[in-house]
Amino acid sequence: MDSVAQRLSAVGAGAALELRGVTRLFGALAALTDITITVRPGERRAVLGSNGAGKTTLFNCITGDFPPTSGTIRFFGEDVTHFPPYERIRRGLRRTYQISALFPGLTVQENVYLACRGVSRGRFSFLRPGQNDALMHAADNLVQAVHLSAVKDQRVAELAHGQQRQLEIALALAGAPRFVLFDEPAAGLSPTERGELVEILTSLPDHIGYIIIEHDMDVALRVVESVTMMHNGRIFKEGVPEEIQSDPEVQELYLGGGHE
Ligand SMILES: Nc1ncnc2c1ncn2[C@@H]1O[C@H](COP(=O)(O)OP(=O)(O)OP(=O)(O)O)[C@@H](O)[C@H]1O
Repeated sequence: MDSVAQRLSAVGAGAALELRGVTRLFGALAALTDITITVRPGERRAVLGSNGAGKTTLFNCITGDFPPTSGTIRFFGEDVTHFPPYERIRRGLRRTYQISALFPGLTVQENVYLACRGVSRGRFSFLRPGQNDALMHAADNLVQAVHLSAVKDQRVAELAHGQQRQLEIALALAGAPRFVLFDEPAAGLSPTERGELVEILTSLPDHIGYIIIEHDMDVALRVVESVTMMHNGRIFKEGVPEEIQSDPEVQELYLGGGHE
């Protein structure tokens, strides 16, 4: 058994995420048509496709920001199609956004601490004795996981762009997620920062699965074991990274002007 198969079999059977016949209309425009995808617990998958392919809409359907017009979405076996976003967050689903949602005047550590506190049960009440220590400890671990320990007391506004994106990953990991949707985490990163991102994503705990939308195919294919290619709101191709990379139709779509 290879290392990916070993990791997935250790995480558990069943499906983390199951989309069946998901369609999303915006007026007359079909942003998604009949999308059926199954992602196993712990699986890491890239969703690739040209501008307007439907990638962000797919994320919005999964998170509940824009529910599907038809079709069903199950999260760890539970039908969450009509659940509001916070109910999905409670069940362990997280996402990052292309636009930053950080507090620039606070430090790295404070941002992560607030995210941990926000998803903990005590957020509407005074902290129970000992809970604050646990949250501080969780925040420390997350800061370390995204390689920001050296700048943990710096204000976010003073960080480099790449460090801010790393911090966004830490915020998405607050509160024990089971599955994360990463929306173009490599956007605007330098080659060195991209390398750091690859290391962070590939070092996440085994049980955390994710879908990554990424225009940088090189980054995307290094951090996943499966790929879904989308085109015009439909699934165009699925496979392992090596298959996708060497597929002539994919190459034509990417290199022949179908991609930015
Ligand atoms: N809120 C909306 N209202 C109307 N049309 C929308 C809305 N959101 C997306 N669309 C349309 O749905 C289609 C798919 O858009 P989507 O943003 O999901 O694509 P994408 O693959 O994420 O593209 P990009 O790579 O440019 O982010 C596009 O034609 C877009 O204009």
